[in-house]
Amino acid sequence: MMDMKVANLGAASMSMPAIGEPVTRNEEANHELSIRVRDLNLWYGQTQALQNINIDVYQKNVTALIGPSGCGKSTFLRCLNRMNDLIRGVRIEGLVEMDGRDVNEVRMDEVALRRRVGMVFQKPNPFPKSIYENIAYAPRMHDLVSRKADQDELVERALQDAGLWNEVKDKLHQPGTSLSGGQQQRLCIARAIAVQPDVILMDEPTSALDPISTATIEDLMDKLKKQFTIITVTHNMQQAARVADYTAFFHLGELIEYNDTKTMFSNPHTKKAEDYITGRYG
Ligand SMILES: Nc1ncnc2c1ncn2[C@@H]1O[C@H](COP(=O)(O)OP(=O)(O)OP(=O)(O)O)[C@@H](O)[C@H]1O
Repeated sequence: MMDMKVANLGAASMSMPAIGEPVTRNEEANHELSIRVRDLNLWYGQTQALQNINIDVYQKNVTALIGPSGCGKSTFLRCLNRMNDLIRGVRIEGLVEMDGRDVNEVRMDEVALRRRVGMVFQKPNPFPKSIYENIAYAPRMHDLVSRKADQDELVERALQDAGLWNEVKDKLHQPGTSLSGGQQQRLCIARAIAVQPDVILMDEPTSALDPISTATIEDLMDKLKKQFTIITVTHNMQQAARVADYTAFFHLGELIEYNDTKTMFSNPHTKKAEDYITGRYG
């Protein structure tokens, strides 16, 4: 487990973090607990994809998940909103607790869970509906709004918060798919935040975008973390270093190191994380 690995590397001057905690704290970050994961194991059929994951994710921060292809980042992300339940042959053991409640509890309503935990994917995936409806649909389904005026207000607020309002305010009834890739991704972010989730999961949200759209989304993540807890998967080390308060390094299904981002990139405590970050493999 992570703390043992750290101990093996002889981080003698540090006090040992408790299970699930980062090795080094980011003193600027918020430390109210959002998600507590304990001894999480996941199998696809006979193949184990996650092994004994322990992590505390803090509210209103950006936490980046990094690691070589196939190490389990997306699988882990999907455990947080139970999207793995949709995959046949998946078996999950362990605890994923959000605000003190086990998300895998039988009585936990998946629809309600996915309202609290929004998701943004690698490829922008707006609904085949208007820009307006892309935002208004879910809040209506969840009975968050009914009056037209309230819906209008909510649509405007979500688009403002996603930094898209000025670009689309005169064409709200055009299809979401008529926007550029970067705009579509911000539309998907607006759609995710319109239901006021606690957590937003992002799975390589900028990997299909050009550098300018990428920078726009990164700025947006920095703004949105004031309101939401963001967990993002990225292959882009510079992006993790720029946007994340905390970074978790996965390798072959294990969480090898969880650390304050600055420490992770300047003084990683495990050889594997160091090799990956410095491009020696992965
Ligand atoms: N639906 C699935 N069925 C069977 N095995 C899967 C499934 N999804 C992922 N896996 C396997 O689980 C392991 C972890 O995959 P996952 O997609 O979580 O890794 P990742 O770190 O997100 O990779 P990448 O960076 O390439 O997206 C891999 O060995 C992968 O082949």
